[in-house]
Amino acid sequence: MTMKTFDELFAELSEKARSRPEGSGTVAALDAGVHAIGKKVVEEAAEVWMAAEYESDDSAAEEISQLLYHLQVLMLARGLRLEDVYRHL
Ligand SMILES: N=c1c2ncn([C@@H]3O[C@H](COP(=O)(O)OP(=O)(O)OP(=O)(O)O)[C@@H](O)[C@H]3O)c2ncn1[C@@H]1O[C@H](COP(=O)(O)O)[C@@H](O)[C@H]1O
Repeated sequence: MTMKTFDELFAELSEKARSRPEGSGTVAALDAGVHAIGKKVVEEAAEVWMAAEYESDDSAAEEISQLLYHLQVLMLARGLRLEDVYRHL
């Protein structure tokens, strides 16, 4: 199974934002803008909550991965870098 880390995903999405490949959902989300991405973050956060409370470990983990993805897209839409967030951790 191929796996990627948070930082590796961010690097991949940054490259997609730069090169804008055809058919990229990330590029479409970035074009939709911060308002639309923000709504997606809230929706995914709710799904994380419900999965954590009522679903399997694997379902909860999957929903969490989707939330992390949408948070990264929001960071890119705002021009934030990983360090901008990490310095608050
Ligand atoms: N990790 C993700 C990822 N997680 C979640 N998502 C998106 O989030 C959606 C999940 O939302 P839901 O489960 O709520 O499903 P949904 O509501 O039916 O989805 P939509 O109707 O909103 O499309 C998926 O449809 C994807 O569009 C992701 N999209 C992309 N990635 C990774 O990002 C990279 C770049 O992807 P592209 O930009 O599409 O090339 C690739 O490595 C992908 O694996």
